[in-house]
Amino acid sequence: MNITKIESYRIKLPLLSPFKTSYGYLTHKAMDILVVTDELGNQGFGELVAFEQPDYTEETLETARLVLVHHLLPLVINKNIHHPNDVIPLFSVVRGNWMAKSAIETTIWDMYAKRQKMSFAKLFHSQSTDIEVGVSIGIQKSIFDLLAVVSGYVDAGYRRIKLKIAPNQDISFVKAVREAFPNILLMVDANSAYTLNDVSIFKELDCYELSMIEQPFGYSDFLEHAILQKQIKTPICLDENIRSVEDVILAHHLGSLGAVNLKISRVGGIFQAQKIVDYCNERGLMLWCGGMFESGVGRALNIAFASQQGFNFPGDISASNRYFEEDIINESFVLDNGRISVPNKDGLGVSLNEEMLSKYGTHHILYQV
Ligand SMILES: O=C(O)CCC(=O)c1ccccc1C(=O)O
Ligand SMILES: [Mg+2]
Repeated sequence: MNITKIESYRIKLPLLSPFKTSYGYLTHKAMDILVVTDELGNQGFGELVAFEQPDYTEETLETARLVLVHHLLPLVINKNIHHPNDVIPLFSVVRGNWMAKSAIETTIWDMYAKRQKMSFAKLFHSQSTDIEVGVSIGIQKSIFDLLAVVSGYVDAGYRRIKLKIAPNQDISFVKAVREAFPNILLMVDANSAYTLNDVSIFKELDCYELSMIEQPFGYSDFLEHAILQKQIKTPICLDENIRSVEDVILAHHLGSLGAVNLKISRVGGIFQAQKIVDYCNERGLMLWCGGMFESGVGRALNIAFASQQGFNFPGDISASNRYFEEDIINESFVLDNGRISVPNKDGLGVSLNEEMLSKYGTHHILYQV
């Protein structure tokens, strides 16, 4: 495959409703959409999913864009890439910067799949034509508001509810939701808002039949999570601190890997994410696909990737209408009985909507032969 053109669209989409976490408040989601063209005219699409603020992990959209243009693109331009798995080894001289690497690698995967005339579902040996999905709910102003929001999503059919929590907005919220919905799959995500001084809070949360507690402690901590796991029965799910299969192995050996929230972008692309899927699958570990408020491009990838063997819990992959009024693809992902269909056209199986791209973004040519 020879790359003949690389373009990006810098997009910013308003969220249908603002999203509050333990660390911030999001009203819009910005992302860059990459388009890579090969010598035959095949076009791959991919998404740079980093947030504008470095408050989830270290990367921001701007830092990732700089690394991508100055350090990563020169490593793939004029290289004869036979398979997308060749891309990540080319990046070995660049440390970290996982989301920047993932953006290019996944775009080249789409271009490759289209050359091969294969869907991602087929490339990933998908197990089913649709997947069970969940929804992640931001911190609400009151218990009354939270119950109304949860009720809406339960009625819509979502198979698992995740509540964001923060100190003082935790036990009473969980208790109210559990009492109102005794049988739903329920979990919480703290986004690193607690420390070991808060063990008593987790011992209380341990009484509400939660499927898991996501990332209670530091975004790069392993030890404290292991210490907490010894004291509670609810599995701890790791998100922020998992950047590679080595991190998964470390957490597993320390005893803090109750479950993994896998985001392809956070671990540097499909090549690395697949290693994590294989590790978890071989050991029967709990694994599910996380989300980054992706546009339809990143969402299509998550849906196809999560349809393979090894994913065994509904992820943060919601329908298009949970996030944005308008998206930048022509297709839309709809919830049907708690499930979303896996695209079956070549590659990601989605097409860009030119009108939406120009309404919500700007076009940039990054490279052309
Ligand atoms: O629905 C989604 O796309 C993900 C929702 C979510 O929980 C999240 C959203 C933004 C940043 C971090 C997280 C997270 O998983 O911690
Ligand atoms: Mg999380």
